[in-house]
Amino acid sequence: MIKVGIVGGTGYTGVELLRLLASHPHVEVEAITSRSEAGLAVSELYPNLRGHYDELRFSEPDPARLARCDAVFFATPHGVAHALAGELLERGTRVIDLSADFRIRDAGIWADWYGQPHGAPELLDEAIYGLPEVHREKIRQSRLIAVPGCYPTAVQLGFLPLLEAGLIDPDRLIADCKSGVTGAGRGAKVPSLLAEASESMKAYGASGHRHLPEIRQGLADAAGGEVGLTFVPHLTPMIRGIHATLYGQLKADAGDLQQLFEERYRDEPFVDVMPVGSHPETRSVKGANLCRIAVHRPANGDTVVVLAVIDNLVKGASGQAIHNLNLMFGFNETDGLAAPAIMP
Ligand SMILES: NC(=O)C1=CN([C@@H]2O[C@H](COP(=O)(O)OP(=O)(O)OC[C@H]3O[C@@H](n4cnc5c(N)ncnc54)[C@H](OP(=O)(O)O)[C@@H]3O)[C@@H](O)[C@H]2O)C=CC1
Ligand SMILES: CC(=O)N[C@@H](CCC(=O)OP(=O)(O)O)C(=O)O
Repeated sequence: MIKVGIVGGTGYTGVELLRLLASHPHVEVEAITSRSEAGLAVSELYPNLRGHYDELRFSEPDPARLARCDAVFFATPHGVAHALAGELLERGTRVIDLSADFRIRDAGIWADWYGQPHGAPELLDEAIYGLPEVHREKIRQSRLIAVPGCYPTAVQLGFLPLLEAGLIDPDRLIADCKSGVTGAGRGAKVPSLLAEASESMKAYGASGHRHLPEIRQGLADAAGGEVGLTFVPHLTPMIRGIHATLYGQLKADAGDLQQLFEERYRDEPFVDVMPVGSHPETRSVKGANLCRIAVHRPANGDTVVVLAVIDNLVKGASGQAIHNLNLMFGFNETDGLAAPAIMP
């Protein structure tokens, strides 16, 4: 058994880590932090966890206690892992950060988009972007993982096969994405109120969202050069889920796109390429660490449309974080992550 800590245990990704780790055969949760709920039993705040973590209580973030863990997850707003990751790494604890702190390789670009100076630029060289479908071998050797964002996970998995094969124009990519409300976190905010978010839908960040540089960085790696991407996120009246509708302009002679996607993801346990003509639903991945993808070529024209769905809290955050942990510690990749989605 290894011991893990979770910083930011009261948030949605924190409780999702606990739910998934409850069925992990090799992990024991040693510490879970919350400044606002310190002292409270975890199962009192989250009754779904009663019977699983009855001895576990939230505690103040204490670096000495966290350093007794083999690995620590950061399920915190950006900036928190910058402050603590270096000390934990020095003391031999591996760090898996669910926030955006180490996702962008250029500290200046990070500072521009996040509106504050980068707090730990000296760690950027060793941080590995935790998208296992691209960086599996580097993740196995890493001490510091930047878990991809939710939109970036869906958009990159959808575009990767086409860009890697050089089949679409990298200058004209469009990602039209919809998210459930848990994507905004558990903190009280007016746009997340039932009366504001239900029975309505709206775009936001159309002229520039902080996930744009992260997605561009990953797609540029796949394409072997800069890409031009239009990314528009939308808030939709559902609790969990991301639906990405992706458009690319095919170059001549694109070949069999279904076969391309099936071959690219043949050995991936957490990507499901659906049969020709499918339209994946967000509810088909709810609670599961899975990206379901369908590829279409409307009217056999020169536009390819890729549909990719994930649960923002699982493949888009906590499930992907545990997949990274499994790779770093040599466990089976599916440990703790084998449960199917909840339907309806
Ligand atoms: N929600 C989602 O779908 C996704 C979220 N993420 C990322 O994961 C991270 C967590 O997201 P989410 O769970 O939604 O966030 P929440 O807002 O729901 O929870 C944040 C947690 O962090 C703790 N926290 C806040 N400030 C600090 C601090 N300064 N020091 C220590 N702990 C702090 C809070 O507890 P307390 O204040 O009591 O200490 C709380 O437990 C974010 O960076 C987010 O961008 C990534 C992918 C998807
Ligand atoms: C609906 C909503 O507000 N979504 C969030 C993104 C989800 C998230 O938490 O961002 P990371 O994946 O970078 O951590 C947003 O648009 O900022």
